[in-house]
Amino acid sequence: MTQVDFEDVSVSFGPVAVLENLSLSISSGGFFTLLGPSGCGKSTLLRAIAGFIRPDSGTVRFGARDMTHVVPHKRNTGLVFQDYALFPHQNVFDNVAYGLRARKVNEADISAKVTTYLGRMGLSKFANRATSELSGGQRQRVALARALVIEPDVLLMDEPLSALDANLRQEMRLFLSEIQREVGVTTIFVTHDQDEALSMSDQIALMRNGQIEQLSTPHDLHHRPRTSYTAAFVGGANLLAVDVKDVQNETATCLILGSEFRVAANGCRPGEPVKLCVHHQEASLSNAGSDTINGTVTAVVFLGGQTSYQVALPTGEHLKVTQTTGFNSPQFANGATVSIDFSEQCCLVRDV
Ligand SMILES: Nc1ncnc2c1ncn2[C@@H]1O[C@H](COP(=O)(O)OP(=O)(O)OP(=O)(O)O)[C@@H](O)[C@H]1O
Repeated sequence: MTQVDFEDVSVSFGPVAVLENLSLSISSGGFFTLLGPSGCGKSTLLRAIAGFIRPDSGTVRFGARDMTHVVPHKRNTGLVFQDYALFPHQNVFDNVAYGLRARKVNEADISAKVTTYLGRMGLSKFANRATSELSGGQRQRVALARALVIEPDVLLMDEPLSALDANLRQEMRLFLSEIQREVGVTTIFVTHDQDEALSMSDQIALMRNGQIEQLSTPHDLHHRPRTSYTAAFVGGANLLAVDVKDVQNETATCLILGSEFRVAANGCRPGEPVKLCVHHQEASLSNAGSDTINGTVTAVVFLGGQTSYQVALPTGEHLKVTQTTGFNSPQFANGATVSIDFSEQCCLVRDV
């Protein structure tokens, strides 16, 4: 198992700096995700780990080894891409055997190892089939078997599930997590899909313009985003203007439209530019009353077990609220005036 470290790594393409003095430590044996919007530098970071991109400055280490100037095929990384990158006319066995043959492993060992990995991936019966005759999910499992059979120090995956349809994507998330845990290889996974990142990772680095905005467990990234950028990207939280009166023991007392609420201070202090982060389940609606914050329902989407509302606040802000729908639970119609309450689970975030 191998730890991967970046120390002050900078990468630019011509005049455009994509990564600037980026430092990052990826612990060994875990499932680590680089998450962020298109163009933020995720693939560039992954390609610098694989060795396809040479940093302008800084150091890339695998454990104690300095890999900065090591060519890609000497890094012992396994690679899985969105487009599978398989050889279409070769059969599944030969595709998986590719890396072992390149390493001049003897055929008896190749046969044993490939057979083991095809079994693990549920692909044994496809060994002799051309990869062009497989479904997308099967192809991606071949690509994974090919990456893992060489027993890589680091497994690198760039958007490996994006070409698959929604159901298969869900299935493959579980499959990938299970295999990763079983094999225990340090895994670095690139995605722009927050659900994918939250459901599979031990650690997530959310990126923004070539920098790491927040590195956290999935739980903390969702529940304790440090900035408004993170809160909006992960979970699409509501971000409301708020006046912070006081912070005591990490609980903030704040005012919204004259009503007082207690929420998690999340490291924020009075006087800082902050927003109130309200996930869709962290506000609740009830019949309008006096002495509360009232708003007007502007959209209702019934989703079966849940109903999603959009509510216009007197400040002009819009709030998205998801309520669990039971048989007898109240439903609010479009145009209704409703009272809004905020849970103590809500937290402040720095507005940057
Ligand atoms: N070979 C290249 N030459 C010039 N610019 C590049 C090159 N590769 C990437 N870039 C630029 O670097 C920036 C980061 O690209 P990168 O592919 O790392 O982003 P990403 O976060 O992986 O995005 P996506 O999710 O769209 O793949 C982008 O602005 C991109 O246009």
